[in-house]
Amino acid sequence: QAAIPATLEQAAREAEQLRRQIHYHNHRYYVLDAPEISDAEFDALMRRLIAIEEAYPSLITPDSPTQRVGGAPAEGFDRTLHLTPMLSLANAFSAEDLRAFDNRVRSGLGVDKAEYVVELKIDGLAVNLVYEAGRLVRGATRGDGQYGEDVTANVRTIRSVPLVLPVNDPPALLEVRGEVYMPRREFDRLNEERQAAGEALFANPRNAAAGSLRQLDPRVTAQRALDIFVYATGRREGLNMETHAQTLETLAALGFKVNPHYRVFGSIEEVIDYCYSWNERRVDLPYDIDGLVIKLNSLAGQARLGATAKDPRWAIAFKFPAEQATT
Ligand SMILES: NC(=O)c1cc2c(N)ncc(C(N)=O)c2s1
Repeated sequence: QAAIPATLEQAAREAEQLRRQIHYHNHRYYVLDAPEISDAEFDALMRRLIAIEEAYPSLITPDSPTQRVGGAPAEGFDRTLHLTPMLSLANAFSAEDLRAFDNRVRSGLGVDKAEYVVELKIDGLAVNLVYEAGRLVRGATRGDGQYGEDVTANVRTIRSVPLVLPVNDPPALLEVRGEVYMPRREFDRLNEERQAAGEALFANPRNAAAGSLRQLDPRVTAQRALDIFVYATGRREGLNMETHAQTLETLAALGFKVNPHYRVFGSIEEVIDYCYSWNERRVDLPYDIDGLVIKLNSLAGQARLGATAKDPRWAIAFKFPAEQATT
């Protein structure tokens, strides 16, 4: 165990180097599921940074990886204004509904063919993340779409949420939307724990994720293995995409966790087949989905169609038939 640096400058330099390494390896492990170093080596980096921060507390920053364990409990949640509103989605329940959506989109654009991106609809709760110069500065729940609850301290404990984007030239400002969810295995483990402690059980992973994220004590949130899939941008500076598929690729390249099951299709019939295929396939997923989200791929087309008071005209959610009530 090397000696702690003798001066603040040396300590600051080593802390910065360690943070960069830890953010990189955190991304490899929690976002890509492809670690390059062993857990022991990762823990050694973290222990060294903790030792330096203990010796030089002035070096501790909110986005230091050591802060993943959560800080002091909050009295309540501040209200925060999203940089751009978070819209909701209209629902489709059948192939006919999807064909009607496609007809509205193509007539609205005056085209006879439209390309769609289809993504899994993660059954968790939506969050809004704001990054300034590649650093996470805010995490909020959706709230009413305009204002949400500031849950930044809790979001920082989610290992797959980058505290600092692991890229050299991050955008100056980036607002990102995603779904925080609890993997089913963690849900089962948590409910076993609560059962043993005589506490009320969570009804489903979605409620467990919501309860874990809207915790006043971030140290409790840190003990829940929450995860995230990121799926859209809001306000963004310094990024130019033409399609939603490019947006997803850009978000992955910036260090975010993007669900791998998205597909681009050139016809609504292929969209319909893909949606129905997932009603059976979803049991094999380690997390819950309650449908799929279909979006017009062209961002220019999205802008031309715009949104109603609450829903985009260029997207729709396909919902699986509700679970047949188990008799
Ligand atoms: N309410 C919404 O706008 C959305 C909700 C969700 C969700 N729960 N999961 C995935 C996506 C996605 N991939 O776009 C969306 S979009």
